[in-house]
Amino acid sequence: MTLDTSTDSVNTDVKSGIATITLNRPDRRNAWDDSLGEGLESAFTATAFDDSVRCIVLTGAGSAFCSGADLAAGFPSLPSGHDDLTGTLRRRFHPGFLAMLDSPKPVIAAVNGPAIGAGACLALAADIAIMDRQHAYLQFRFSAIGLMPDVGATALLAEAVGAQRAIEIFMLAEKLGAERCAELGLVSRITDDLDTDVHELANRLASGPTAAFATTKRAVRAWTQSQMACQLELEAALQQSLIATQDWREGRSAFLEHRMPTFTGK
Ligand SMILES: CCCCCCCCCCCCC[C@H](O)CC(=O)SCCNC(=O)CCNC(=O)[C@H](O)C(C)(C)COP(=O)(O)OP(=O)(O)OC[C@H]1O[C@@H](n2cnc3c(N)ncnc32)[C@H](O)[C@@H]1OP(=O)(O)O
Repeated sequence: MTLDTSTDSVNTDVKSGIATITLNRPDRRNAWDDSLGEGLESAFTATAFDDSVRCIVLTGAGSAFCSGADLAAGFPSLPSGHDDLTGTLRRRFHPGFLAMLDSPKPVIAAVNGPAIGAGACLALAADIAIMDRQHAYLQFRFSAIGLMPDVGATALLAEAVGAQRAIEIFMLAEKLGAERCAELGLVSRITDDLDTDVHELANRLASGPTAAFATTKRAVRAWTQSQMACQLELEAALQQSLIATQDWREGRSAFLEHRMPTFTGK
């Protein structure tokens, strides 16, 4: 059954108690624009309150999981004429991310391909992440375009690997393959048969004590992420401060012109 929250960019299909939420912009490698953000929020909100849903699987259509911010998408300008990154983060990214993080149902991220920037944040926001060994990687690629991490990455990655290693990962912005992600504890499992393993785990969780899972998640996240809303605001304010830098303009131009950026530190 397809939930009526499905949109062109995010499709939700419910079968045997398992809701599969699919990021569905494969021609843009599931890049996160307004439509995908709205679809994410709608899908996780609807499944949170649907008693027929006892487990959620998030995955990507096509070859990627999620390629992060849609770098070709425009965004509003402030009265000063600067790009409004704070407003973009608050409206385009935070609602869908928080709806996923706050879901009372068990959430599995089936990382089928590259999960980059905000896309990597979705993988970290899941309760259990399973990665395709050959095709999937996480890349916290913010610095490669002259930006800092956002969409909760500064909290989630630091919690997962510790502050020092998180800062290294952010600064180097390297691709973290499945084996490396497993070594770092960023994902629960890696597999050569993603569909089979995800289906087996989802069935197991969908047969579990759903209310107990919900209270377990609520208690753990109360301990680890009670400050998430404040952290998102801090990230957004600091991200906005980068707008005035030459490196942001260079990072943006370089991506759009398909070339390597030359950063000056200004
Ligand atoms: C620097 C520009 C900024 C401009 C505005 C930014 C938006 C607002 C910012 C708010 C604050 C930031 C919030 C967010 O947290 C920040 C991030 O997420 S940073 C990470 C950004 N993402 C990337 O840098 C990834 C870019 N993509 C890739 O590396 C590769 O495409 C891939 C995902 C590894 C897949 O590679 P391939 O399979 O080889 O596919 P192609 O590269 O050929 O791509 C196919 C097709 O899809 C288009 N596309 C892919 N990713 C994006 C994307 N993120 N945004 C827009 N379009 C994307 C690509 O251009 C191709 O299109 P075509 O050329 O065929 O028309």
